[in-house]
Amino acid sequence: MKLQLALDLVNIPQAIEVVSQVAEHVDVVEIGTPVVINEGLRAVKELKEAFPNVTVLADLKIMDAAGYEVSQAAAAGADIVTILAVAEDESIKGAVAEAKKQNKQILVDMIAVKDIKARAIELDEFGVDYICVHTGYDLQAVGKNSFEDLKAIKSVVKNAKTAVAGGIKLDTLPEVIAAQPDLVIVGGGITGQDNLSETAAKFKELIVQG
Ligand SMILES: O=C([C@H](O)CO)[C@H](O)[C@H](O)COP(=O)(O)O
Repeated sequence: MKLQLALDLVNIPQAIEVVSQVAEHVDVVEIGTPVVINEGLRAVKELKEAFPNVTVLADLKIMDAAGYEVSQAAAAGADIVTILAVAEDESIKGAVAEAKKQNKQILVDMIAVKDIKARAIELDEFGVDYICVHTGYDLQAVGKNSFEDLKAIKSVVKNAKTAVAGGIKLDTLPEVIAAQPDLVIVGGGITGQDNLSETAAKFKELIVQG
């Protein structure tokens, strides 16, 4: 089980500063969608240049022109690129094909999918690397989480790795760990705390204990 730190509400210098504090405790650093919207793929490029050994996920949440967008993220240095599960099957297949060509990985974000199990079964056949259940900010705000959805995909996914994101905090981490995802994605649960390094270390310790 790995830990991904999501950076959503920062600019590039702030992202680099946060990573310098927590890099030793996290396995993947995500350049979040708001950062990509504000700063462009330059954020991925500059983070990768600052930390060449860090695995970087570009949270593009691709919906169309998938092969092209994956190729651009790869050129900027991304190791993993996200696409939305609600995108067309052709887009998902295009993203997977381009990622394979570039020796990169695809994480599919299940945000807003209604029939989680049925879509996860289809995505698993397309050769995606990760299937991620995700409660976005707007549903977190009305008290939702993805813990039941995680159990649902774990019961049907045979090939892809599983991931979970959305409002995970230290107090809810044990429930997440119990479902044994391959990747736990945490943003505000780390970046919203006073001591980033100490908090990231606690997340990592619990995750390693499994
Ligand atoms: O993907 C995300 C969200 O849609 C905003 O871009 C976040 O990175 C994801 O939800 C993890 O962040 P937290 O919910 O703050 O843990």
